[in-house]
Amino acid sequence: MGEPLGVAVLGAGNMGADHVRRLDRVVSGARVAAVADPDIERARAAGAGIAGVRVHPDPEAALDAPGVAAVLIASPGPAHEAALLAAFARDLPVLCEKPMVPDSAGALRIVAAEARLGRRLAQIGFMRRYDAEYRRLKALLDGGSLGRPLMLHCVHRNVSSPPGFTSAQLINSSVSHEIDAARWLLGEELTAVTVRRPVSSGGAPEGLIDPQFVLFETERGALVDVEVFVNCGFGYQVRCEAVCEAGGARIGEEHTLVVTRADGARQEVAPDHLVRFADAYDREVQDWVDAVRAGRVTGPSAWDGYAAAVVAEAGVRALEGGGRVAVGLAPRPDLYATVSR
Ligand SMILES: NC(=O)c1ccc[n+]([C@@H]2O[C@H](COP(=O)([O-])OP(=O)(O)OC[C@H]3O[C@@H](n4cnc5c(N)ncnc54)[C@H](O)[C@@H]3O)[C@@H](O)[C@H]2O)c1
Ligand SMILES: O[C@H]1[C@H](O)[C@@H](O)[C@H](O)[C@@H](O)[C@H]1O
Repeated sequence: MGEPLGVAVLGAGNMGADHVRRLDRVVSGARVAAVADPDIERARAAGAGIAGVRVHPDPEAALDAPGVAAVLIASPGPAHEAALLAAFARDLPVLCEKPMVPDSAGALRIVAAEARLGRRLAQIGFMRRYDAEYRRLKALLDGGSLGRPLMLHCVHRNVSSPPGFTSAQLINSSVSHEIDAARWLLGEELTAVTVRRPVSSGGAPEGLIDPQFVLFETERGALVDVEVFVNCGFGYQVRCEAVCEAGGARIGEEHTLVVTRADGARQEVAPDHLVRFADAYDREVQDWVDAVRAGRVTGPSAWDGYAAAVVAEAGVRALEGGGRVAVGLAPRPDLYATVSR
């Protein structure tokens, strides 16, 4: 079996603490070697009870801790570029939470840095690719029995947005998942974006444009629409319906316990991403650990992270300007497939 993979986790907030727990208790073949967070109490709380773990306020110190052989980045998006470059400089494989780097110029610098290395080190945390329902839908579409996909209708609802969440983040944080899922499901790039705003919900914080309706066009002329509503107040819902030439397929109906009593039936709704995508995160991190231990890096690539950043940026321009905005990607280095599978 060999030594477990020693992982440094950067960022010990909501996602980072959950990944520390997952690496420590769920995933096989890995151990948490270091946790970094400028809020050192969070790092300590996440690492509590883990034998041999080092905690640091400084991410680079965590990368240099004894036994660190790989990095999981779960700090806020603006900190990702520096963390990825620090990992590349140490030749460490990385699993980086989405968005890879929020701005497209920074994302392109990551693609260029990895291309200079000549081999992949980064996997990007688009975990929907590891969700059982999304994988079934992808296999069905790839199998061809439904014919060519013509449209994807997507829904992305959160109970409430975190403090300070902006109208742009509905696109570059929330819809970044649909951007990646659509590219992956359809196997092609998104070429243009239009954003419409229905009347904002009274349940959204003052000034936040929520919900939004986002429409993407693809290279082959398919359309992808997304209702994103991050203060819906009632549950975490992610749905996708593919409409194809010879049929359709839908995922994301609630598959939870249904309790029936004399006064009716009650179906549970997931409260957040950690519940809805728990299995997907487990599979994502296990696949990453297995691949890295076998000397490979697989899954969503830095190019996928870059493409998502460019499309999201076009989406934010479309939100602000009101029109249709074309997506312009830089030339793709040979290291990357168009859309990694
Ligand atoms: N895949 C998903 O579904 C999913 C879900 C939620 C969040 N995320 C992503 O995970 C990342 C973290 O989100 P979160 O919800 O855990 O945020 P959070 O605010 O709960 O936690 C972020 C933590 O990072 C720390 N931090 C700040 N700067 C840092 C740095 N330079 N180095 C290390 N740590 C630093 C903060 O102190 C905080 O504890 C973001 O990129 C976010 O988009 C992904
Ligand atoms: O950062 C989070 C996360 O990516 C969730 O999966 C998504 O549902 C939220 O909208 C987003 O803000």
